[in-house]
Amino acid sequence: MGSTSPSPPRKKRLVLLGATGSIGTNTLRVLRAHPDKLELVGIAGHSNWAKLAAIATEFRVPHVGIFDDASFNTARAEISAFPAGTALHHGLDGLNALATLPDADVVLVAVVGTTGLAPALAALAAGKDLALASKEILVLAGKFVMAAAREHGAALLPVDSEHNAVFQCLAGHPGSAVRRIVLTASGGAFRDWPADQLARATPADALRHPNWSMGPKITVDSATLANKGLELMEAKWLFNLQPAQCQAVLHAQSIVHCLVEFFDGTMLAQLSPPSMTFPIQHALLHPERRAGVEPPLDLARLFSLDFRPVDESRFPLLRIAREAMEAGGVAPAVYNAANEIAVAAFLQGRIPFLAIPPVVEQSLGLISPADPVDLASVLAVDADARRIAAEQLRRYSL
Ligand SMILES: NC(=O)C1=CN([C@@H]2O[C@H](COP(=O)(O)OP(=O)(O)OC[C@H]3O[C@@H](n4cnc5c(N)ncnc54)[C@H](OP(=O)(O)O)[C@@H]3O)[C@@H](O)[C@H]2O)C=CC1
Ligand SMILES: CC(=O)[C@@H](O)[C@H](O)COP(=O)(O)O
Ligand SMILES: [Mn+2]
Repeated sequence: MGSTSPSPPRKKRLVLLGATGSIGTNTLRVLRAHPDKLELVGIAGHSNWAKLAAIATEFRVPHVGIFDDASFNTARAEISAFPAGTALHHGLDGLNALATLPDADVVLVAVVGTTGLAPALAALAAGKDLALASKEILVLAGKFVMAAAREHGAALLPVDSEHNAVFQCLAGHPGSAVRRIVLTASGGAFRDWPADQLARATPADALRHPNWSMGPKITVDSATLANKGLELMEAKWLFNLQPAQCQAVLHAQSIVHCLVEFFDGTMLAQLSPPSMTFPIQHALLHPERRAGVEPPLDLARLFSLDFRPVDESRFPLLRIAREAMEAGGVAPAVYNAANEIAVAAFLQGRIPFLAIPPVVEQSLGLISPADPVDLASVLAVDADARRIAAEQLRRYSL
């Protein structure tokens, strides 16, 4: 009898939505380090077709999605920039098609905002594992995303650094053992600014994050601490916690990403340098551990870890987020939508930095936080909240 050599272990086949962004770029670094473990079978972005073409060429990606109409048409005209035989997908249908590719095992959603919701749900319904960076999706529709993951037996792998950290600390512990989780907040660009200068803070100021290099929307959210508010809501869904069990602490170094406190008073923390390659690799190779893309913390070098309570008078969007979580129902969806509108207006120079929290708070006051009966009702609230928040902008316009 002839001997048969064992077939090599199959690679995980990945679809990456948001491939051209900050998370996308860090994911590509992880892929370059582990070509024997990970294979890219689909990528998508909004409009940067030339960057998608470069990624498709480097990683020999057969499926490419482009959301924007004009960019899709340009890409079609410039198809020679893509590898021969590339299938181009278009719009939201295109993202959904990528998320359900028969060839894919895991879909990483890293599209800014909530556009990734439908593809995320489609991926889960098709039984794909979902690696989730886009926290806004859980804030908008956590109830429905978690139900879809349960129903289809799909794994939900947190990519957001703090949530990936909690995921790691919880391993081997029943949920009933957890008293609370504490997410760390860097304090963002204005952590050390005198409060009386915040009224003059510009978009360029807000985009100077002390520790992380990220897309513009999340970087402004870090400066207002809306990012931490969204992350508390994200954690509630991912780890099935009560709002009061989800807390935040200021930690300037962004080296400790979470603390998980158990009922016996023990806390576990997760530490790694402030780079997204660590959580992305953890989520994509899970449960395997391998050498990472970047060196770990060097304990031979002097560094300190500081923790202090968040001053909510300085960062009102954290208080408003806690109140929205307590109110429940669609209040978190309103928080998210109004924040997105306010941040976009701030980045366009239309409102001052200090107008972001009142726009969100006033929008919350104008929509009743009823429990959503279905996904359609959540999406309707999302649209209403965007319209109402846009009306609030007028009070603050520059
Ligand atoms: N950056 C980080 O370190 C972290 C980010 N996150 C979350 O990950 C998500 C992405 O953030 P980040 O990478 O910083 O954002 P970026 O702004 O850097 O990138 C956004 C990505 O989304 C794509 N995109 C935007 N709109 C669409 C659309 N309608 N259809 C398809 N693709 C679209 C962009 O494409 P194009 O380039 O063509 O415009 C780009 O690839 C956010 O939800 C953020 O909260 C969470 C934790 C950390
Ligand atoms: C890298 C990451 O996960 C971001 O969400 C990060 O948390 C932003 O930093 P801060 O919100 O702590 O400023
Ligand atoms: Mn985070």
